[in-house]
Amino acid sequence: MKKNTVQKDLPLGLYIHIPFCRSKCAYCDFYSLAGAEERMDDYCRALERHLAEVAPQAECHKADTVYFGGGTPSYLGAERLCRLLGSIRKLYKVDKHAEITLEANPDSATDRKALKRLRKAGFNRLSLGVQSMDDALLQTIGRIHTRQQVQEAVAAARKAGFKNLSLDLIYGLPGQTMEGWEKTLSDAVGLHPEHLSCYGLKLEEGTPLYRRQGELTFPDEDMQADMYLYAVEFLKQCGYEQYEISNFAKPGFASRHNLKYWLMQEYAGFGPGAHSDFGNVRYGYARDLERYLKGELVLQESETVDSDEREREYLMLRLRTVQGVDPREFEYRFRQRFAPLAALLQQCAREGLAEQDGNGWHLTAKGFLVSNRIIGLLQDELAREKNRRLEAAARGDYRVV
Ligand SMILES: C[S@@+](CC[C@H](N)C(=O)[O-])C[C@H]1O[C@@H](n2cnc3c(N)ncnc32)[C@H](O)[C@@H]1O
Ligand SMILES: C[S@@+](CC[C@H](N)C(=O)[O-])C[C@H]1O[C@@H](n2cnc3c(N)ncnc32)[C@H](O)[C@@H]1O
Ligand code: SF4
Repeated sequence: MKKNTVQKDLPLGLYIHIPFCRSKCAYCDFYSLAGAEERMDDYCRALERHLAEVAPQAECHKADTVYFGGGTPSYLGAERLCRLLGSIRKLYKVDKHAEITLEANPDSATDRKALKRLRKAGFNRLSLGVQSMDDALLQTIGRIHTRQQVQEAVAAARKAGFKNLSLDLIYGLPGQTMEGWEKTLSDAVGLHPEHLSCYGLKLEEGTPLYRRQGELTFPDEDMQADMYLYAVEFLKQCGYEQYEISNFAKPGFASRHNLKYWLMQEYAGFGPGAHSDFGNVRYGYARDLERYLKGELVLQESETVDSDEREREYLMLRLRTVQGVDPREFEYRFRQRFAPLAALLQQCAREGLAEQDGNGWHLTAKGFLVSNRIIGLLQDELAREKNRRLEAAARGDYRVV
């Protein structure tokens, strides 16, 4: 019998963007609209159409992660969310052990019955945007929930059966002190989440916080670095493994969906503002809800990714993870010498910024603080190495190639 050569059940991540929020936070530049609740039903219909349109391209794939992000997915309500997940299951092969994440704001995740329904429908990971456990600070950054609502949401999620809970925190907030950050971290750990993300505040152009930065005092760069290093050490002592610059998890709870982004695995995004890396094409949809509702899938960007770009990205993404870069994998994947990069990494190691172990090279916590600079240097070296190879080939000297 002839062997079937078509590869089947390639893993795929599905990302569903929900562009609604009850109100916009002062620091946030993610695509979402406040006060557009009346568009929610139309939006779910548009999403279902879009999901159906892409499904035939995913025939050879099995979705092993599904991620509802936003915006505020929980704001959509359990009924719409369960229906959407049901449609996804009908249209895509969703693995029975798939990680299915729902992002939620504490103020729209305290209803135990609704959470139970979501859990029953198959959502098995809840990612709560907490940001801070200090009520005054929450108010300054425009959050509409309190510390108490965070505690209620966590208790409700546990009662509803969620065994994989993640909390997002931000450090470097206006007026935040080191003690304040330490307190937020210990309060967050006291809620026993399986996963924590700690992001340094990014002042995004166009946000209210960006406009008001002159009136506010922010922790300076040194204090932000100390806050980060404190989190890395404290969370380690509390039994969390760091697996990426900003992400920490109890053993076995690293987010499989987010790992896909860093390990350059395939994912397909749905909704305005959603990004995809699927079928060797990277694309993103325009941040325009109204056109999306009309069924217009406007591409904001689309590029076929060539091998040079993949190589640059591989370095950038892998060095964000604690696993780091495996020289053998790099050389096998890109047919490219790793030695010139290793020389640079050795220099970083002498400054305590990188380390080598049995798996290869990774950055240290101190290195993560300046990761953009290190990655930039490595990418420049990669370009120089490419030029050396081209020049050698032009000379007919194939020993270097
Ligand atoms: C797009 S939000 C969605 C989560 C949910 N809507 C919430 O806010 O609770 C995902 C996370 O990104 C982080 N984030 C958003 N804007 C940020 C910024 N300007 N700087 C640092 N982190 C940011 C927050 O921690 C937030 O929880
Ligand atoms: C900042 S991360 C927070 C992840 C969270 N800490 C966790 O571990 O689950 C999530 C946000 O990134 C954005 N995001 C993730 N994947 C995306 C994709 N494929 N396209 C567009 N935005 C995406 C969404 O705004 C989403 O709310
Ligand atoms: S942080 Fe979350 S709730 Fe706040 S505006 Fe951004 S997406 Fe909406």
